[in-house]
Amino acid sequence: MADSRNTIKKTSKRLKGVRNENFVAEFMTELLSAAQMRAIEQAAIESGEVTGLELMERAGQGVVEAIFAEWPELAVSPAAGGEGGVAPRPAGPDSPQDICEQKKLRAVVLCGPGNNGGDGFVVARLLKERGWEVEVFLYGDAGKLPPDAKANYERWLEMGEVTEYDGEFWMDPSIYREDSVLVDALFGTGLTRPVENFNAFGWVTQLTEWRLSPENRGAAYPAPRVVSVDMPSGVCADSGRRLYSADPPFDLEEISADLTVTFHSKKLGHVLAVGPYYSGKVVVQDIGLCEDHEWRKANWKQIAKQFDAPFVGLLAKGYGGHKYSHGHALILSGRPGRTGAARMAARGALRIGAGLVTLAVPPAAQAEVAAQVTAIMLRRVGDATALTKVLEDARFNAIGLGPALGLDAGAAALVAAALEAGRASVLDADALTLLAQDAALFSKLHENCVLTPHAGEFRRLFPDIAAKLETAPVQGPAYSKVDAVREAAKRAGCVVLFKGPDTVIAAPDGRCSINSAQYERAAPWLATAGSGDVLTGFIAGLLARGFAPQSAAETAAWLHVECALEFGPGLMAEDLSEQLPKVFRRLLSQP
Ligand SMILES: NC(=O)C1=CN([C@@H]2O[C@H](COP(=O)(O)OP(=O)(O)OC[C@H]3O[C@@H](n4cnc5c(N)ncnc54)[C@H](OP(=O)(O)O)[C@@H]3O)[C@@H](O)[C@H]2O)[C@@H](O)CC1
Ligand SMILES: [K+]
Repeated sequence: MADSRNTIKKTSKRLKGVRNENFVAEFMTELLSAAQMRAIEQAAIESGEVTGLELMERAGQGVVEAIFAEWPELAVSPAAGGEGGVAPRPAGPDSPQDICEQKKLRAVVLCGPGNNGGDGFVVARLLKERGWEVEVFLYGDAGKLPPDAKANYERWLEMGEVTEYDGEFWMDPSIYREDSVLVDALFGTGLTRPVENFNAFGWVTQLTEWRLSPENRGAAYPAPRVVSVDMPSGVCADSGRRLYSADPPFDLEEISADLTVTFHSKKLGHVLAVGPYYSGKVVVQDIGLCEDHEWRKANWKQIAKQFDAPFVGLLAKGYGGHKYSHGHALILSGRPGRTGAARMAARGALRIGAGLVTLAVPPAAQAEVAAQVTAIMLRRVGDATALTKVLEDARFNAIGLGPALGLDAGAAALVAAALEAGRASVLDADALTLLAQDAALFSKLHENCVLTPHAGEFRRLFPDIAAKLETAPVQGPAYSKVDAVREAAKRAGCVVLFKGPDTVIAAPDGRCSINSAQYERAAPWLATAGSGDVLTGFIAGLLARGFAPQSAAETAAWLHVECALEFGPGLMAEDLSEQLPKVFRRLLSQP
């Protein structure tokens, strides 16, 4: 399970003091696009503080250090006279070459035609200096390598050979020895089009077959270990989507790395779409790029963030407050037999700290709901007029509606009445379908709303945007979920939270964050009936507590995953809210 304590320490160090106007951006890490990364790199080079060649050297060093950190049994110090930057180990009886020979350490480095390939040549040299047996393949024309990559290609030629990458190297059985490492330095942030040549990835099929073969299944580690430099080749750094050839000659198997080593910051492609699947595990290495404050000031709304943890001070309730100082959420219930969703949402709103929560129930459902709730209050709300009347009480400062609300005209009128009241509102499920069906209703959305669609609801609400996201991309940077949600939020004029393992939350002004339930936060058991209703309640509760819409959505989505991780497999939606006390206790006891 994620160790929030570590996350908080790490990220608070990273972005300490950075606050957005909602006072909740403390614990976020940046996710850069390829263009943003290039801009940061360019600014550093132009300022004269570093050269491209130095950055490439640090990148290669970063990869080697990450390999050794991941698999300490592979770590060896540089040979005498070597120039590697990894701290030498204490001198022992064996030379690095002897150790490597005993261990049979071997790397196959696949270098591409750009600077990603340049990093690969650095990795090859540093490993060779440590006594590894290293074989290097170049995909592309050495004469066309960019200058820094060319320089490292030439340095490598002083110590080893480069074989033209013909895609056949994988037929050599020695690659599949234990303790061999395959370094994928084919393409990084510069991948702009699908890789058309089958040979570029044909080896992956072989690799996968080898790993799955009966004699290797039981191996302690499926050799060779695959390490991708910056991005798993073939995955778009901006979208996490595979760039597919329009007419692929074969069904290509996919590279899936065991370890991806990236530089300075994660890229969007590491957390979006299928990026996590291909990346394996992502390690970010610092390559000494300094902050360019002017650039950041001009671009902060364009930089998407990974939401790592909420600002704990915001979650704590201050002393001396009473229930009304923590807001009053109104959750709209469906008709008899369909009240469970709203009840779960209401419980979520109360657990997350709303001072009061009232369920607005159709009169016919009152007995059913009353029999099931205690701390939650009830109000009879038969129709839109009754809802408008209830909302004359300004103490109802947040509304949650949509789960099992129904799709009839009465439900549409309730949505209209809720929107006309102008309160902070979260709209989910049936409310989203109603919005998708009725442009006039959609136009009532206002800046205090949060929409929480899953993929199907997003498609109904924003069909043209969804189509762009669903069409197989043929060039990079591919249209991403971040692009899609930003566009949707702008159109709706409110915050949109698009659910998934890569939940993206965007505001109309472009601010965007990603709540990733992947890697060490993977919680597949969260995909269970009713979990969306609980999220609606969490958001409604935080809106009631006065969180701004974007902050409410980000914090709720993060806590939702924390609750799922806290409970573990076997989770039912009802269990989610019940984990909040434990999660809060853990967070609030942070030093
Ligand atoms: N930014 C930084 O701070 C640092 C960056 N560093 C490293 O640089 C990497 C970025 O380098 P990069 O820009 O040269 O791009 P890269 O990923 O090597 O690919 C471009 C080449 O591939 C080609 N090409 C593209 N698609 C293709 C296809 N489908 N099939 C065939 N060819 C294709 C493309 O050809 P072109 O489109 O120009 O014709 C071009 O030749 C980055 O990921 C990181 O590893 C570090 O060294 C240090 C700090
Ligand atoms: K790569």
